[in-house]
Amino acid sequence: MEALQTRQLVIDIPGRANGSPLDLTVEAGQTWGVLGPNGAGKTTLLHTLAGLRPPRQGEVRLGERSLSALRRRIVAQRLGLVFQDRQDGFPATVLETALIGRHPWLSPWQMEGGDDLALAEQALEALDVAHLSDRLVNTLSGGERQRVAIATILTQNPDIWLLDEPTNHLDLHHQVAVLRLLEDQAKSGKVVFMCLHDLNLAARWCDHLLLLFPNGEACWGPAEQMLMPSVLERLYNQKLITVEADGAPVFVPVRS
Ligand SMILES: Nc1ncnc2c1ncn2[C@@H]1O[C@H](COP(=O)(O)OP(=O)(O)OP(=O)(O)O)[C@@H](O)[C@H]1O
Repeated sequence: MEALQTRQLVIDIPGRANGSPLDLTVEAGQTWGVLGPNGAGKTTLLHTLAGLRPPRQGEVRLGERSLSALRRRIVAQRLGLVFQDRQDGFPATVLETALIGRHPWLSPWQMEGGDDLALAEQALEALDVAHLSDRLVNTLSGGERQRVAIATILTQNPDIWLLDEPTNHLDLHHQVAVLRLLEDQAKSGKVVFMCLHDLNLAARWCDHLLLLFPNGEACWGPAEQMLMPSVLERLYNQKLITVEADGAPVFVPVRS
């Protein structure tokens, strides 16, 4: 099933040429990683896919429909976004924050019910932040906040997960725990589409990759076809050594 599609999509980065229009077909059950250097447009792409920024050209489609033709509430039910940076200025607790994930599913003045509460509590448990339920989010550490943000999307339970650097701020154990959770989501038929700075995590956990170059050029496809050392060196402007460990390629930057 084609869950997410882009047709001749050009993201709108001021002053940049159109580059390669994106014709992506992302199917249910797939895990995509978006790789590229700083400023390549990864965040802009995720925001465009979420309908938060208009594209310069082309369209995003959710299933059979154009994203721009769908009501915001329907989009919010089908698609969840974990932002790279969050302003948690609003004094909400961890549990209240997770419950925001239920809002797309409630009518305007409807309060969350027992089922919503149970979903939020399960999500906080899954992200190992249940013990922080009553804490204000603006008192949490960076990694704890990141896990609460992911728990909020788990509570939302969309078909399409868009994540901007989901492993940011996370220690090694929690990086793997989050990637396993995303793997389980994909196995259950969801789409996982995430920007990653860690090439090795992408090589290990993604089945498809999109490489975004700073000039707007792009290529995409099955991960094993995209993980070509010469292309990755050009992408990051960095010489790499490739080794294999635990069944996956590992890319190490050359020191000198
Ligand atoms: N409102 C804006 N006005 C001008 N330029 C912008 C605007 N928003 C983004 N840009 C530029 O668009 C480019 C892409 O930004 P974006 O945040 O999408 O990159 P990124 O690949 O996510 O980078 P990073 O790896 O650093 O997070 C950057 O050069 C950024 O400076």
